[in-house]
Amino acid sequence: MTTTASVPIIRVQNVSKRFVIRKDKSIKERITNFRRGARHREDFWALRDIDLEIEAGTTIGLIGPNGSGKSTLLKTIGGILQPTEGRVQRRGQLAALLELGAGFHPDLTGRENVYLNASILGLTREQTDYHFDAIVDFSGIGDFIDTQVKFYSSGMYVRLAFAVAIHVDPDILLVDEVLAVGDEAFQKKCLDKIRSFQEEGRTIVLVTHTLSQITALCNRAIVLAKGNVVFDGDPEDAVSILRSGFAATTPKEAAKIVEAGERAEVRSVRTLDADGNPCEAFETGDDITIEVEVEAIRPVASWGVGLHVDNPFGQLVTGATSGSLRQDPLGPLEGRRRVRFTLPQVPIGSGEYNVTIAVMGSERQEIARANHAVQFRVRKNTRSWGPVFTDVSFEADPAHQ
Ligand SMILES: Nc1ncnc2c1ncn2[C@@H]1O[C@H](COP(=O)(O)OP(=O)(O)OP(=O)(O)O)[C@@H](O)[C@H]1O
Repeated sequence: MTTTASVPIIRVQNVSKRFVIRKDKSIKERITNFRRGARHREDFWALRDIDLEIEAGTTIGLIGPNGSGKSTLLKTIGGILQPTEGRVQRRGQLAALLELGAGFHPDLTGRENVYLNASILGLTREQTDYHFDAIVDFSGIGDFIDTQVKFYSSGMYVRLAFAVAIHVDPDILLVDEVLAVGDEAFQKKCLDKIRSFQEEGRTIVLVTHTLSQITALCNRAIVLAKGNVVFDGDPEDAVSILRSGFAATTPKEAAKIVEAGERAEVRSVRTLDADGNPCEAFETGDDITIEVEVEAIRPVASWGVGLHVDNPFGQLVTGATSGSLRQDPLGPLEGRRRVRFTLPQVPIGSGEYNVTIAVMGSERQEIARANHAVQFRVRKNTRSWGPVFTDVSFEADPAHQ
């Protein structure tokens, strides 16, 4: 006998999704086979043979590089896209928060859109009346509720859409990346709401590039690569696969990274002057030491550390890894270790520079990262300007007598 609890709330069976892409032909192609029209037809499989069962009460994260099929899978689960092959079964009331303003009509006001959106999501007019003030209150939109939504900022859009979605009392909430929009206070409010949804046993499917949300919120995560599921399981493991620099494109490669099970954290990053004292402002040509403290969270058989120094435009100025600087590997990482990169007489021009640190495990997968962990400044010099310091000299021929 099957109990209701063991029946998945979402079942995705052998789902594949094909998009047909039409591309303009080149002039040459048009001349050589002009009868066949001006456009190519190309098939593109965004999802291939996906099989998933999601139990009620799960918060599941879909992650993967750009174009891996996350949004397509989410839309297929939500019934917004029909699979080319296979089928999707769902139970219960659904609310979907997809890309910005999907479901909102730009020429209608916020108020009109709330009613329209709520009715699409299955609420009657009376039910919407009942929730209306709470929706507006949650969104923080205030008087803008009677403004056409085409004049809203992207943050305002998302706030209102999120407010509607959570008030329709869904059993399943699909969320696509929108949590990244909106200010910090609103993001916190959304995350609190998601947590209370979890406590109420609702099911949430989340697409995000913010990996910290995956480990903080999800109890299961799926890694997609090129339309395939390469991993399905523990969120921490899923995140470590992505941190490996998107190297895993097959389940086998993903499993290798998970099996290694290595985890670390960057505890501190400091910039030091030539005397080893903490320092954040340097002169061109100074020695700059970057000191990093790393801690193993799970045993790391062999590790390495990499450094990136970016200018304010996010361009790499210089980078290095322990692996290319040392003959002998750093060996196992246990507990805390401190390492230092010293950049002698750095010939960079004035400006603010950001330091990013990455820690690699024994499969060269990334096991920790601290983006822009520390910033240092190089003061103006009197000899040259621009990103590279040059010790310019100058001379003039004697004046003609
Ligand atoms: N309507 C469409 N027509 C043609 N191709 C599409 C369509 N929608 C998506 N694709 C393609 O399918 C692939 C998967 O897209 P999808 O949006 O699901 O990826 P994603 O993992 O969500 O990416 P991102 O992280 O960039 O949002 C991409 O290559 C995309 O260009």
